[in-house]
Amino acid sequence: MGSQKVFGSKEKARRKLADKVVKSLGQPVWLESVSVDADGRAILVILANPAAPEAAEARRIEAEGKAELVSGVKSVTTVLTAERASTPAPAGDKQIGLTPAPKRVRKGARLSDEAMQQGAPSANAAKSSIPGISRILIVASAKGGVGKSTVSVNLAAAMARVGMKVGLMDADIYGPSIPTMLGTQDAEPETDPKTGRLQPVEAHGMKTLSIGYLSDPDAPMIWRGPIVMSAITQMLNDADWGTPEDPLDVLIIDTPPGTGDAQLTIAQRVPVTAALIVTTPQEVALADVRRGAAMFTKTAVPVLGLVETMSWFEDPAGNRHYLMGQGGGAATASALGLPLLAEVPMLQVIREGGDSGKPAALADDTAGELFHELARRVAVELDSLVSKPVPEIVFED
Ligand SMILES: Nc1ncnc2c1ncn2[C@@H]1O[C@H](COP(=O)(O)OP(=O)(O)OP(=O)(O)O)[C@@H](O)[C@H]1O
Repeated sequence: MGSQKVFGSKEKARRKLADKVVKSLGQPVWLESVSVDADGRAILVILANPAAPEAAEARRIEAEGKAELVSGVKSVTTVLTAERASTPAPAGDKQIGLTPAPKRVRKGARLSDEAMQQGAPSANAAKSSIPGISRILIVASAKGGVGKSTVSVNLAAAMARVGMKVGLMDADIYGPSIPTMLGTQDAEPETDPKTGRLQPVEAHGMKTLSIGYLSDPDAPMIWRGPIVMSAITQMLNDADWGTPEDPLDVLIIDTPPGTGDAQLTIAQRVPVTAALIVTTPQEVALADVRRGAAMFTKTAVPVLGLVETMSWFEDPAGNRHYLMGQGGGAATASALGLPLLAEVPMLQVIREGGDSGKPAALADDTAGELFHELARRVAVELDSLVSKPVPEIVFED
């Protein structure tokens, strides 16, 4: 949709609307570009200093507030991009990031064609270009609280259980829950004194890093845009996940819920091999999941499939109760032409595993088998995207 070339009067109308938005904002110097897509979504590219997140946030709130009021604008998306000369972060600032180096969007560039491609892997560059990481899988959901982190953790644990070299990175800035789910809340990643590189925390046979290790769990999470990217860039590039000779087979990234700019930025800037979308049955706000899938398509990230969670609850007599509706995940997957990779029922052991820091995937029961099967399917799908096979992993029933 957004990447389609649009000619004629519609294009003119969209340009006019974009001009109206620019005027409504008073043409500030920090406004890099404005475009409007065919759905009436205004996309604002805002320059921000990575070392001054509050100022960036203020710009963003101001811009969104004003642009939303322009008649004809249906929704607003902001993308923060780094100012050229960024000053170092103030000492004592709890950010872990270094200055990111995102490319700037050329003035007047149409976001759909250019910004969307910034840093995005090309369609056939399936392999991660980070030395020490063979593949990067991002786990995403259109809404919060659907069980995305639960799927990320258990998928990673199931893969590690069969001997894959797995990393799990928690990029969920709004509520990093992976440390709790792995029982590593008190861990603090060390830094190699010689190289200065972050050492991921080891848990249940996998390596992990989380924004949660670096922030006060009670502090409000206001990291967005450049700061998020700084943290993610450092966790990705400045951490010893693996070596070029002995790389991780897969790094799973738990992303923040939604399809806003935080997710877009990650999809654009991280050399992602593929994405997995998690949804609940009633979340068949098909439009939301479709929007998520469309975002990945635009950024040339292949979507492996959907995982439906909280699919049913089974009573002691073995009757299934579809508390959140039935068949929504399957219908959405089929509408999008994607496989439904798993239906995960509501199980007490899954919730307890998350709360106690011992993933349910590690047990020899229904949950363990289910995540084992999901891991197998994901490994196979990932394998089909990368020429080098997932090494010597035998999934047996
Ligand atoms: N299949 C399941 N059975 C039982 N409980 C589950 C299941 N999936 C998730 N939960 C529970 O639901 C809650 C929310 O799950 P989770 O934190 O994984 O969601 P999320 O989508 O990552 O949320 P957020 O928006 O905070 O990132 C957790 O308490 C988790 O233990």
